Amino acid sequence: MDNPPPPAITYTAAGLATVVLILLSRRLFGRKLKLPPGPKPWPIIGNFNLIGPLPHRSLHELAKKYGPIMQIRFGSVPVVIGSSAEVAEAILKTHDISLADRPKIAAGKYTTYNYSDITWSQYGPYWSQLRKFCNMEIFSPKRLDFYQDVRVEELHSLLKSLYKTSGTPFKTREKFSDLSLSVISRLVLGRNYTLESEKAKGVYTPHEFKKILDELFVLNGVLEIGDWIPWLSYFDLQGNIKKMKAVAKKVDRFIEHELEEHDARRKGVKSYVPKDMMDILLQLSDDPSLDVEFGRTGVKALTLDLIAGGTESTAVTAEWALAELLKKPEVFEKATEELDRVIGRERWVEEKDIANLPYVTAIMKETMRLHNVSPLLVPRVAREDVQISGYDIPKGTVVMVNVWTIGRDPKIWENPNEFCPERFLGKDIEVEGQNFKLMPFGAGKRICVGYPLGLKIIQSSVANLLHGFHWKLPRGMKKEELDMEEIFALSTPKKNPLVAVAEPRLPPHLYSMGHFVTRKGWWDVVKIVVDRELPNLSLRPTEPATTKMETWVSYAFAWLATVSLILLATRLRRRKFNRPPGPKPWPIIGNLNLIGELPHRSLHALSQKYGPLMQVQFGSFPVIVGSSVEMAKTILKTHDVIFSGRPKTAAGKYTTYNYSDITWSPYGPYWRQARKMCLMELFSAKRLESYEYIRVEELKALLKTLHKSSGRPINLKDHLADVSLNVISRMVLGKKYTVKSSEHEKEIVTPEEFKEMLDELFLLNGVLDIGDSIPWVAFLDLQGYIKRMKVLSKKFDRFMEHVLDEHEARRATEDKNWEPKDMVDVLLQLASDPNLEVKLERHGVKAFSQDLIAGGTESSAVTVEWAISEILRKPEAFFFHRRKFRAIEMDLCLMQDINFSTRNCTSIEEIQQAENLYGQRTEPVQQEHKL
Ligand code: HEM
Repeated sequence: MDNPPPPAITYTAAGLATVVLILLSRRLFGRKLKLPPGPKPWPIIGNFNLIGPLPHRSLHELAKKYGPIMQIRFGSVPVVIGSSAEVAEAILKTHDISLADRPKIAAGKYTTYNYSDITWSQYGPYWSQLRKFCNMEIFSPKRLDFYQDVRVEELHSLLKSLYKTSGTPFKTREKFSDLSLSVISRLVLGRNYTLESEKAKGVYTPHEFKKILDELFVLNGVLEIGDWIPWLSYFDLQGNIKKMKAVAKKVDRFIEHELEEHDARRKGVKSYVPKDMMDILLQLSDDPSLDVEFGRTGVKALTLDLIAGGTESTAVTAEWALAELLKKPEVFEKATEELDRVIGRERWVEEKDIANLPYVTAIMKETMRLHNVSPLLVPRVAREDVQISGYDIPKGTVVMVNVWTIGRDPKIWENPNEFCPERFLGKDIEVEGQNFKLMPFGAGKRICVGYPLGLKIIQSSVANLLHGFHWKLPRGMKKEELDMEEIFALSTPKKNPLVAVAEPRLPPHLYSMGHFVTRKGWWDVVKIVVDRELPNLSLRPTEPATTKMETWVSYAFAWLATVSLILLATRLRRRKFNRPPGPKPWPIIGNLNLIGELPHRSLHALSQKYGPLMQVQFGSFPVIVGSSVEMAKTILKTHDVIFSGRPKTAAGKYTTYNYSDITWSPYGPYWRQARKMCLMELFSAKRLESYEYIRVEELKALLKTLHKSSGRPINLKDHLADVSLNVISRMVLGKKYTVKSSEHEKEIVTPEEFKEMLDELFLLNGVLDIGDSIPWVAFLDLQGYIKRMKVLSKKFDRFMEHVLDEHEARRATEDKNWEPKDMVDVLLQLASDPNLEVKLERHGVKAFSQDLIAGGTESSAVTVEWAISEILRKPEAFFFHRRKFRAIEMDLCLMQDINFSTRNCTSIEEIQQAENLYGQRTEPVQQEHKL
């Protein structure tokens, strides 16, 4: 028989007992916890009433009362705040892993793809994998080195644009964030998102894009009530969640567009070489062996993290540094004294110089001490119960470190509120998270992942801003009036943006050419200043019209003033320079009178007198000549980038499509792209291998010709030149132009004409055109070279146009079956790629192709000709080596039998001995072979 069901009263009694038990156990358990001290919380709001608009300052005040570890409540969430270096060490080092989660806040949910980025994802395998990518792939020292040029270029474009403001007040942060955004967007997305010229390629204009980012930064910094009183989040009382959703949509549209472009670029390309960080992330997301799936969302979230994390923080730090220096001009003076002493006024500061600039480095540390971009770091959450300083921190507690307070702790810093870089001199306090007194990038597992890049940008930009400009406050403003108030957002910037005036303190040519050209002649300086000044003199539409006469008068005055200024500046500069020794130059011609037909020999003779580093003057241009291994190393390695420009010669202008080839193009994005194309596309190991058959065929043809002329004297150079020309033109143009084509084929050039054109090209690219050295006589074309260059360039252009047309016709005919067969094909394909960083125009394709033919033809033929000439002068060496080549074959035989190796032979006699032994063993075989 079934038992009757228990009466309802039994249920009620059991329920009550359970509740009582739970409450009792909670009380008992609760009693045992020793929580850090802190203010009594209000129901619902907790201690929000004590937190003002600058939470780090409110918490700083509370810490004075409750001590270096305290607990408050944000709504219903317990929050522990560490406010001393010791407690920070306990949180970020001792209990690092136990406290490595992040709170689940609305910004993480709505703006970073549901916590899929690094900043807001929980500690665990997914986060570890993202960090590993960053450390090993994105911010590895090798990759950072690789991208140094991008940083240098963008920094120089900032310095150049500041030069243009010269004397006019401007908002500093806007300029500085352009620098960080352009560096980061080029590294991450492969394009500069601050340039108006990029407008057409993206979904937003640079202005719109910056506005979206600003909105994102603000929303990631707000104190959202729903994060701390979760049941209120539904009401979205501050309207933040609505804004987050809207901005997330805009951001997603932008990133999706970038992803599609990157996908299209990679599609179908075997062994695609990643060109930027998004490429790397996409490649990683395809990797099936990853521990945790990464996916498209991961790529998007991480891309956003890199852009958002990297942009504001560096700009804000640079702005604070300048604001502090404007308040303390004596610090600025000390910094510039150091910069003048270590760097001098003839160049910019390079990244590698920072180690030699302790005072400038101290300024950066002092700025970061007082103006940490993240005064409370990014909040963490306890993953398990821990104890710090004898207090319990239960699992789930939010934990923060107030680095703003630590940076002002009088026990650590003397006169903590004073900006005093000297406090760091001679002290071993670094910023990379090892020292808990100074942690601008945080510390422990969650330390800023981009700090190696951030540090580089901030150091070199601040150093160059100080080196390149005198900074002043706008006229009429006193330093005492400069406020130092901040706002609490993602990066704690100055409340009122700093407006300052920058006045150049280095010679003008450095601003115009940046690091591309080091020292220029006065002619260039005239050009630079005139280029810069004349447009300013032109009439603005709003101004009343002036007569042509007046305009010309102002031009003339501008010229005169500019020339006088330059002459004066040159005189002053000359007095300061410690130039290398060299012969005294004549007016106008400089030292051209000392340069004979073989300039290298003339310079060799001069270097015997003036040493391994000397200065001569070609017309009005100073020319430095290095003539020893050490000097070569200094020029080509130590200062490689500085000396990477090319002079603007007539040959470059007239024979290479106005410097559009690799040889004469100025060092910069166009040239770098050209080099990259060569390394990755044109001369990649795979492509060279695919052309091996051409080399073999042409070499065999040469041997056959030589065999035919056996015993008769020949002009070896012509034969050798034919081989290189054939090989190169088959590889580059797809066919050789040194043999007569069939009767029916219409020739664009005869073999003779083709060779003549090349000879003329080599000659004109090697001549010393007087106009290059004395620009104002260039128009006279005294040697007639420029006329010849122009004629030649016409002929070449006709030829190249024909070649390009032929290639394009084949491509059109073969349509989908088309495959690149030669280098012109590859170049045309690259030129049609819309994703190229710098557009490769048709004249660029022609210039490159011409470069490849010219560069590859003469040099190899000349080298072989020299080798044969030397051999003919010293036949014994030739015979010794020829016999030694044969010895490889002999070795195979002798080593087995008598353990004798010809590798040790050092004389003809020993080789002879080996040959005898070999002969005894292989006579019958050799005879057979001879027959
Ligand atoms: C002056 C430059 C920079 C400063 C001062 C700075 C500062 C910080 C700070 C204080 C944190 C929080 C660390 C913590 O919670 O303990 C952080 C995190 C982070 N930063 Fe930076 N940062 C800078 C540059 C960059 C750059 C250039 C990038 C990327 C391109 C970047 C990406 C990140 C990311 C992704 C995180 C989250 C790390 C994690 O939660 O695991 N930061 N940064």
